[in-house]
Amino acid sequence: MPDTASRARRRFSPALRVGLALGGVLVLVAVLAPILLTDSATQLTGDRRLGPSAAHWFGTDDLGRDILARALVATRLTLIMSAIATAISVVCGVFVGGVVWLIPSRLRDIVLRIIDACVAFPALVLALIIAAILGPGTVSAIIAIGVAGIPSFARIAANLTGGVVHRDFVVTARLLGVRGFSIFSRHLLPNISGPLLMLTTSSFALSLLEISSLSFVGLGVQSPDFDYGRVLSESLATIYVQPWGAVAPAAMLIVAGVTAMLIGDGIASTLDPVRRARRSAPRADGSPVAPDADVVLAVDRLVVESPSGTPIVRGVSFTVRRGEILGLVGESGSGKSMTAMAIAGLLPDGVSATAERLRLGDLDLGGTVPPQRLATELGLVFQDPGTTFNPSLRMQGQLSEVLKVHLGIRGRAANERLAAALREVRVRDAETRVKQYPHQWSGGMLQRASIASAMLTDPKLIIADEATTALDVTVQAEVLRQFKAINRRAGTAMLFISHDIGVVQELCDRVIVMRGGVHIEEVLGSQLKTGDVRHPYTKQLLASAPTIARARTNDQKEDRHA
Ligand SMILES: Nc1ncnc2c1ncn2[C@@H]1O[C@H](COP(=O)(O)OP(=O)(O)OP(=O)(O)O)[C@@H](O)[C@H]1O
Repeated sequence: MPDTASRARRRFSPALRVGLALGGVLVLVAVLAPILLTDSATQLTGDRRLGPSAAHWFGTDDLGRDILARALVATRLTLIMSAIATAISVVCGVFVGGVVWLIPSRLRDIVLRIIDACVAFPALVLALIIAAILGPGTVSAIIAIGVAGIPSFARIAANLTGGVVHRDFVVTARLLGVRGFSIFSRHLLPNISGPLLMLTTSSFALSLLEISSLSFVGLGVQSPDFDYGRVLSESLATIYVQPWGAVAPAAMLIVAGVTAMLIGDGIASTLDPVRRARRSAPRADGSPVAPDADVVLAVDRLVVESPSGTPIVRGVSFTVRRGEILGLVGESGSGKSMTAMAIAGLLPDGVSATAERLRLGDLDLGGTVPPQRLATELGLVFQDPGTTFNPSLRMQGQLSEVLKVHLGIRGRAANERLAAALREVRVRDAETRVKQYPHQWSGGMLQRASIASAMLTDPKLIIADEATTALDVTVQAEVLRQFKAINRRAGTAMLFISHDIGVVQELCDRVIVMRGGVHIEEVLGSQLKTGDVRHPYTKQLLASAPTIARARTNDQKEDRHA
């Protein structure tokens, strides 16, 4: 069994271990130096401008004070000032950069342009101006450096947030009715925390330098207090006759900066959940049956337009009945996903939809839709199970979110219901597995968990958008079986979107073929299997998709030739 030390060695990179060791030493110096060395650092003596010796390793300054003792004692104030300034930049910057994604897109563009303009202004110059306005002093130096760092942090946080805000798990959370600051704190912030943490420590290193610079030019810490910058500036007057006087504060500055960078790099790689070790997961299978009933989804003349007014979906109409699986098939870009997103009310910014009728049961999806009803009556399963879940949250928390938010079911009751739903899609050891993170589940398990999650509220309709595309063939077959099993057992209506006509013909009762945003042909799944289709495009799609039956026929032909 590996011992604790070797486990820690594997978890922490060498850079992080060195950084933490140096950081520990710096903290120790910050705590002990003011207690032990204040006298030799501050008391005026007659031993002025002494060179390096055993008693004074870096000599003494103009007033007979030990230079090394001053540099060491200055560590506490320098670190405290840098930490507070960094906290101001990070908290305010991340808040602005994250919240900007929660406001309407037009306002967001304006705010982002303002941030860009601020970033273009050099931070140190901005800090000098603020410090000059506030007057020299410790507090004004902290405020100046903290405020000057906000724009660049806001920009970085906005960019990082922009990278995850459209990910499937955020879209799912929105669909589940999670709104406003909860989306930011629960779904966005944890997924940008790795890079942010690393940037926080680089920002700490930068604050350290900038605060020292302000003190160096006389706008920061004032006598009798002293930080690295002030000790450095005191050595300036005698730099030609006593160059070693600058070495101690400069070395402390460099060590503190490098320590911050090493810790930042190490923490970012250690905390990134996606980089953690992956484990494989067990598999399962299910079985099919057949259904029938009333219209659950009615779509009449749905038109979806891009922000420039170009039609993406051009008057598509269809219905899905209770217990029915309707397939939407077509080549990439034919408008399948946009049709689904229009139904779910999740169209991208600027893309608009109109329809003569868009109803989910008695719910008018074209009007004002109560988020709770949409969240509980419509389930969504996306293409890539790896992006459907928030990588920084355990499966249990995110899977049971809809139970908590919309059905008020929490704690043990929620966990039991979740475990039952997972067992239904054949996730083994569900109670133990839900305590794991998404990266510890296989792609097939994650997709079955998506299905279980979509089924938790007993929805009227499930939309599966390319739900098996990212899976390998064996897992794909399992997931298709789960869809069919749920459809048979619960009678849930399904809209199954795929570009793979082979998959669609295996699963769907009825299939609509789309091309260029237009509804081209509607056929039964059984007709697709026998090749009984009329439209040349559907024939083309069929010809380009090798089915299992066709593959067998070809094999037999080849055998006969041989
Ligand atoms: N945000 C957007 N703004 C404008 N046009 C878009 C946007 N998103 C997609 N489109 C366009 O809409 C068209 C249909 O896209 P859609 O995603 O619905 O296709 P699809 O049939 O689902 O294909 P795929 O299987 O590749 O996703 C494409 O031509 C695409 O370029």
